[in-house]
Amino acid sequence: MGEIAVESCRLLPAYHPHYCQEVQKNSTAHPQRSSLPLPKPFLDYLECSGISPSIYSIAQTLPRYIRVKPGFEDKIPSLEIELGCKLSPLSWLQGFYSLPHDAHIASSEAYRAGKIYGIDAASGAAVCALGVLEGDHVLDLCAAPGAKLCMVADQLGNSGTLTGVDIARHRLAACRTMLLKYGLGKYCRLFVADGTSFTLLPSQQGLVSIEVESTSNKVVDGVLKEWTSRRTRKEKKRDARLQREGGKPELLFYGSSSGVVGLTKEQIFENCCMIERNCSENGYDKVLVDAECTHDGSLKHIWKYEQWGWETFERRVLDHERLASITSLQLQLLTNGFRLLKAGGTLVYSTCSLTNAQNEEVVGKFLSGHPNAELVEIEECKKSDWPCENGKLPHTVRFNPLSSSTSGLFLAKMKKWH
Ligand SMILES: C[S@@+](CC[C@H](N)C(=O)[O-])C[C@H]1O[C@@H](n2cnc3c(N)ncnc32)[C@H](O)[C@@H]1O
Repeated sequence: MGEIAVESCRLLPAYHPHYCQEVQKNSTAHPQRSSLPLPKPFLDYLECSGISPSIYSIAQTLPRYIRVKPGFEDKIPSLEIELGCKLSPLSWLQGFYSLPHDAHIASSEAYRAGKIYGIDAASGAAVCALGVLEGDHVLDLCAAPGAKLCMVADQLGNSGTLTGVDIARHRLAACRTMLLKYGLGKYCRLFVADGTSFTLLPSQQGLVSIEVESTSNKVVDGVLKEWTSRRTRKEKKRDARLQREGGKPELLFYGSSSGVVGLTKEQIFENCCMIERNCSENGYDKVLVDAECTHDGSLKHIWKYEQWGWETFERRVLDHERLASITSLQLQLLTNGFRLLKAGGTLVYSTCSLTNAQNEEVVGKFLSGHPNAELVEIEECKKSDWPCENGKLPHTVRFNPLSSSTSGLFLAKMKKWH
């Protein structure tokens, strides 16, 4: 019966409104699934997508991972004593350690002091794939809650710029909290904006610092000073006005070297607004599109529905309209991220879904319309022997929780040639 269901759903494009209905009609028994407390609509969805439900059997025992801020590796022995467990360094990912699944890092001194942070190893691999270099201008188009953004900021150190964008204000506020906690915000700016239409190029740091000097003796109305969480009423009013007028992105945070101090918000939008032909020259060196997805590869996320209730999952994730629109959103995010990339720049597309529809099919569709884009090898993957599997397109990879002991993740790395 299961086989029939898989065959029949192959006849329909993924996320076709009748896709899951078709499967439900054809499938009545799922013998290999019975031990897992997953609801039938989700099991049907997994079957349609070619994902084995067995990946969720390790959801509660999957190791935790932390990344140690460079220079604080000597804290590991005291952290082991504090947590009462062994931290095992990952041979394939520098600075990462695995911990037992039930370790509580939040109470540790190193965590409170911002020396370590929790981030899954597969997410760390996504950032590594981007290959951030000193001085790069990096865009993270779906940045919140910010684990990958923090790692990029750490890699940039005292150079380049980092622009984080997310459509969800409350999630981006959490990202700002993380940046501040870890002291990583100096070169970063965060915008609440729709990543499918975001148009701001990297800030021109050189130009901005000249401008700051030349205006330093004058009081210029509306010029951005050092960022503070306390804003005046006037500033709040101006922000609200800018938002209303043409739905401009909201600048939620900026660091002192992010290239915007000394400009007015109007200038940021005027000076940095994308002109199509400028992108190849003045676009970002690296773009990360860690797209919104169904999260089916994120075991911890899926397992939360045990507490939240599976009805919530069915409503939020398996809703026909949402499923139908998510691949279109992913394609739009990828297309806009690529548009903002400079010629010779690198883009990484990732999702924590393991379905073809949200990964290879989106990337394939994108490539067919962009002859100047090419999938390239993730060099680190081979060099450091990452525990991942090949994707269905050349050079794409997947972290399968069962074989990698990480959360599930798909990665595609591309170059923009002109
Ligand atoms: C997989 S999460 C990103 C995780 C993040 N990169 C990290 O490492 O913490 C996807 C994010 O995309 C955001 N998102 C959804 N639609 C968006 C859009 N149209 N533009 C920008 N962000 C969007 C969601 O709010 C969510 O925070």
